[in-house]
Amino acid sequence: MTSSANVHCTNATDKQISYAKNSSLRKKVLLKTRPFLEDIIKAMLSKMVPVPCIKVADLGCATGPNTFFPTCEIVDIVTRICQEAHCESPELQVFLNDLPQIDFNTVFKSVPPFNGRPCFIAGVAGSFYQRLFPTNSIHFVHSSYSLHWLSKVPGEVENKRNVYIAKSNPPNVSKAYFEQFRNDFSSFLRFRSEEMITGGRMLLTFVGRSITDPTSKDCCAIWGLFTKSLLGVYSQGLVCESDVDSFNVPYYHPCKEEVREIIETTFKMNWDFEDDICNENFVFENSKSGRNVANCIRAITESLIVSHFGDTIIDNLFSRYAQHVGEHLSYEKTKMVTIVVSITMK
Ligand SMILES: C[S@@+](CC[C@H](N)C(=O)[O-])C[C@H]1O[C@@H](n2cnc3c(N)ncnc32)[C@H](O)[C@@H]1O
Repeated sequence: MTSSANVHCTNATDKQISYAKNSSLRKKVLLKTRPFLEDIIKAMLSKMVPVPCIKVADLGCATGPNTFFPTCEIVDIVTRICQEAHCESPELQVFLNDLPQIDFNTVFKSVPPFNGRPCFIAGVAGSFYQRLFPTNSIHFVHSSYSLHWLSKVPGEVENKRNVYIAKSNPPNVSKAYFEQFRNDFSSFLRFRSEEMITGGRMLLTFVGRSITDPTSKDCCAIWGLFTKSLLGVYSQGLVCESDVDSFNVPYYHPCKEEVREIIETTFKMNWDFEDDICNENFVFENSKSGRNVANCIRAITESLIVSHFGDTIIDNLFSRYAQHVGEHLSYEKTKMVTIVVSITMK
């Protein structure tokens, strides 16, 4: 199998099911986190020595209608706070980061005018699980709906007939997924701590789970139905057994206790972790949204699936998946939990 770190990125705008057209849920999440964004920027500016330029990083920006949404919000918030304080707005330099496979040309072609305010955009291609910026250079880090993607599938997971954690797996599968998340998230935090200035802030939003049990239906159902769809394609003889057994998604839904523990262990000494992890629930409940959910998952996983199975099964797999999700939603609501974390560099 190709390394998932190299193949996982959202579908480009020219794809039949593009991320650009299937990112409305992410927009809702961004709108819900706006008050956090405002409070954090206000707190950061109030404690910071005035600087001519504030440097911002948006990690996992993707290509689509949401790419510039956080940047526009940040520009508006900084401008308004400065107007209210009767001081001059600093210039903003915003680094948009994602994996090198995304279409950065489309991103650069769609830079908005920011109402004439001074905001300079740069693209930074690379994994956020590595160093991306010079030491002590960034004031504010934002990342939305990206950190639940692992750098790779955890090694040695014995979940042959499942693509993710499931009740039927041996317990070491969920442990291996958590360990991979712990490694990845600690690396992310460590590298950002090197790159950020003292007093800098981070706002991180990602998919999580509300229940401590990692095999709970709330977080595993979406991949359980995907597994069912893949096994349907397998029963038609369209994919081979060893490919099905070796396919796993590099994804993890942490609970807030796990996130808190990793942050506290990583930053025992030099970070101040604000106690404001919160949960926002989005509930899928309309059976007609089976197609919408399938399209959302397709827009973010197609490259991963094609690299493992080839592209001939994609339509078949996702029409099965839409049907399974639709049936599931007609008798059961599925909650999606979002974890919001705010961290200050001491
Ligand atoms: C679901 S999209 C979220 C996009 C956008 N931030 C939003 O809120 O709508 C997740 C993005 O994270 C990117 N991503 C995943 N793993 C990454 C990594 N290790 N480094 C940088 N970007 C990554 C993917 O390529 C994808 O564009």
